[in-house]
Amino acid sequence: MTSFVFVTGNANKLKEVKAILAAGTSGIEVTSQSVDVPEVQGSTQEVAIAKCSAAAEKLGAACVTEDTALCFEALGGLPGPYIKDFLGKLGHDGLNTLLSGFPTTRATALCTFAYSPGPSQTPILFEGQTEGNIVPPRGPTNFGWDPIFEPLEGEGLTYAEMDGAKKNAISHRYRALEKLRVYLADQAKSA
Ligand SMILES: O=P(O)(O)OP(=O)(O)OP(=O)(O)OC[C@H]1O[C@@H](n2cnc3c(O)ncnc32)[C@H](O)[C@@H]1O
Ligand SMILES: [Mg+2]
Repeated sequence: MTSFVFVTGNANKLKEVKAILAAGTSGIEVTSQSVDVPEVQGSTQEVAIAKCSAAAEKLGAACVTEDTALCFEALGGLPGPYIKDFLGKLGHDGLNTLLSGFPTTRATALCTFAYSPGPSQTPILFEGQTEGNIVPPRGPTNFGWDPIFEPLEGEGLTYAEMDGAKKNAISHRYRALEKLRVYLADQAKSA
């Protein structure tokens, strides 16, 4: 049995991680801890490495963290890893307004899992992304920017309008977590 400690303060993320792992036959157990760690500025990779390193130091143990970025093509990839602040300040409509006048509403949802084997170890990154467009909000508003992200492969639905299993089959989180799952399974085999 492989297990890992997922350090996050986001209940929606934890719910999706558990649902995605439960849908497969990974047999991976996830426990979660919310540890207050700073989020540095920088690339999505630098933010992920710094957060996971800080979490492993604070926990004194191996752990997994995850960072989600929403990258607008028209804005050169911004808000990117700063989406939380942009969403908080601008809301769904404000994020749409940011793109008015630009030639494209194309955006990439990028998920970066980081696995640290323990304190002062270098985290390993696992990235997954889903392409889509930013649209006026549609669907339930219980998870971040789901109502304004319409994936290209979503048959015209926003993430918020999809049922969980459909989102978890095509999402940035599923694609990144699948890479982490394969890595942990290989590690368990060779242990
Ligand atoms: O404790 P952590 O794991 O950092 O949780 P967080 O909520 O701070 O999450 P991030 O730092 O990754 O910031 C990403 C922002 O995007 C939101 N978000 C993350 N995944 C999402 C998803 O699949 N759909 C919609 N919004 C999402 C999330 O609520 C944050 O506002
Ligand atoms: Mg965060």
